[in-house]
Amino acid sequence: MFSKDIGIDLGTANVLIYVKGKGIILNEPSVVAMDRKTEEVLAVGTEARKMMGRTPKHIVAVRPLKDGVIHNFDVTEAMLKHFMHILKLKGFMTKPRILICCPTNITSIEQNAIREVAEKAGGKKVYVEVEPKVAAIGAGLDIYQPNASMVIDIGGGTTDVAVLSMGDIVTSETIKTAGDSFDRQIMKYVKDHHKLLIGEKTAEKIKVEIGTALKHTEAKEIEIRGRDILTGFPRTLKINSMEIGEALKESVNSIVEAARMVLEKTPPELASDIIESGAVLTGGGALLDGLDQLLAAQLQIPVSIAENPLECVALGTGLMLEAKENIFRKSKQRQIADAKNRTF
Ligand SMILES: Nc1ncnc2c1ncn2[C@@H]1O[C@H](COP(=O)(O)OP(=O)(O)OP(=O)(O)O)[C@@H](O)[C@H]1O
Repeated sequence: MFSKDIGIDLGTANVLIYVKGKGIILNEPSVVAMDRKTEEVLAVGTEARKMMGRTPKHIVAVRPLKDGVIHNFDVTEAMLKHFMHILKLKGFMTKPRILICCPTNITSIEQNAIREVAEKAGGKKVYVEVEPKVAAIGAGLDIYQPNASMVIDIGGGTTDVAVLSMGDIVTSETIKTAGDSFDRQIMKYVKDHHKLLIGEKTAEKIKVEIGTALKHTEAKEIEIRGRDILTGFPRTLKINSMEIGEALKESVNSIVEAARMVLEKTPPELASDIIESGAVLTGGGALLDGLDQLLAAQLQIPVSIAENPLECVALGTGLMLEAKENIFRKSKQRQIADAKNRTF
């Protein structure tokens, strides 16, 4: 048993853990199933996600993070402890140092909650870094050059748009419109237009299989099942991608507007870099069909999708941990520098 540095992408939808020297060794949904009365944790991750929308009254399957921040501290702690326990069983570590990520616009209280939960889950020393910066590194962008890099990280709960230069964020915007909003919009559309109630998992399946950001697209079709609002009976329905494009229009526009706002705030020299280098999409939402094309057309810049959009943040923590001057040493130097500044 030995101590290791680990990177955690504590996402609204998924938790990924990177162990220095080993790579991503855990990738599980951020879901916990609990007994309502005793609050006993019954299942975590994939097992708990299977139960979502299917539990008897005394069991509840919940997602402890909402919009990129901790919604239920105790359940988040239980979930992270469980994942860390799995790693321990594999004999990787005693108390690890942890690099954990958060959205850019959260309050210091919310950031402290993330730090505290990582400490309680077993972290020896915890360092918090902002998600779009880590995602950009994970997407392979060299953010340390004096040139602009632009990243649009579309997760489950939040979309973080940032322009980076010389290793830091220059301008950014975070909105609570991302993968979960897409799912909610689909549920609403099916309810309003087809009088059919569907669950979150069905909405997500529709999004992944036939969802699109484009208005004019090849019409794909999917058969879905739900409960008829009027009769109360189960019903089957065929729905096509044009309808889903319509359902997602509002959410997609919010992402375009957030990106436009960031470009508008970006200093002219850096904005001119972006005309050439473009923006990179990371996070699971980047996989929505046509979103890259739509953003490129609306923003008039090249837009590409990172190679492993769902893994960029975890890979970014890995690259920061593996770097010779890794984040913990750097933070120690920063602490010393800060202390010196305070002394003089
Ligand atoms: N092929 C796909 N098409 C569209 N959306 C997808 C696809 N695959 C995954 N997603 C969506 O990506 C989202 C999860 O992405 P990701 O794991 O990057 O989020 P997260 O890091 O957990 O969230 P956050 O950063 O907001 O806390 C989910 O909403 C999921 O439905």
